[in-house]
Amino acid sequence: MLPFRKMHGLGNDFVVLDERSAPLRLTPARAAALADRRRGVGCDQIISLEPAGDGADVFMRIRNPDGSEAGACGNATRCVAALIAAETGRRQVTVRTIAGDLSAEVHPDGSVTVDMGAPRLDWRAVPLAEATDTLHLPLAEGPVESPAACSMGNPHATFFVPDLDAIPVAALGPLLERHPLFPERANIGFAQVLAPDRLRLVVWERGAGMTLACGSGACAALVNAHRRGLAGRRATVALPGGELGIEWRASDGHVLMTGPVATAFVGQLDLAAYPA
Ligand SMILES: N[C@H](CCC[C@H](N)C(=O)O)C(=O)O
Repeated sequence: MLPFRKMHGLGNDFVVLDERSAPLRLTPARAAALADRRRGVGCDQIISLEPAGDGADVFMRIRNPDGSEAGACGNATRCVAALIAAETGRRQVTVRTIAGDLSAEVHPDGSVTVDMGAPRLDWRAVPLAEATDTLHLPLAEGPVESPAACSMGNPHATFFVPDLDAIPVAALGPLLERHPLFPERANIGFAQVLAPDRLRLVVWERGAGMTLACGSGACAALVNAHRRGLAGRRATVALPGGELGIEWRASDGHVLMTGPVATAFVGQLDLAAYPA
């Protein structure tokens, strides 16, 4: 039997597998089966801990329920940092991902701040399919139009809307996620600016659908709002699952994300029961 941890950040939930001593070689099909909320453990992302090598405490691999791999997962990074801090007794943790190394600090109250690095603002880095002003994409679907885009290690488009409750996210999300302008698909955020330091946000996640929270999406929303002159450099982002504190630091251009983590339960699973 294989042990796992069921963790979440504001209800964005993860099955965390420890592969540091033995690789599981998960196929996309097996990852999808593990994430299935009826036949498997169920989660928004499968998070694998792998040996990092020099310069980092752990390598974190991020897989969506559709089997696709992602370069960033803010909520999971907080969870993994808390897990490593509990193991090592250190409050500073470095988490390596395919998009780079992230520094995290675990606070005495259990919340975690992750330095998510600098946003990538060039169309090639998002990536987009053609040369485009990432501040206003030539994109419209139903009641939404002209999003801003950036990458936090994964692609994000943020639509700014006057009334979030009037937006049919479940209908628009899948269409926009797969729009030809996004060659690697995209996470689609719908943001309502309540004040220069307060945003409401709902994210249709690439490869996962609507989630209760999206850490990298909250970072992208603040960055895009500031670029548009709609918000300051620091804001509270209110997601359906709760609130994150986001700052786009002027000194080095890095984005800091602060929020809670939780372990819902630990369990055992029989990997042989899941399709290879
Ligand atoms: N679906 C995302 C990965 C998870 C991001 C989200 N859960 C977060 O907290 O940042 C993607 O394919 O880029």
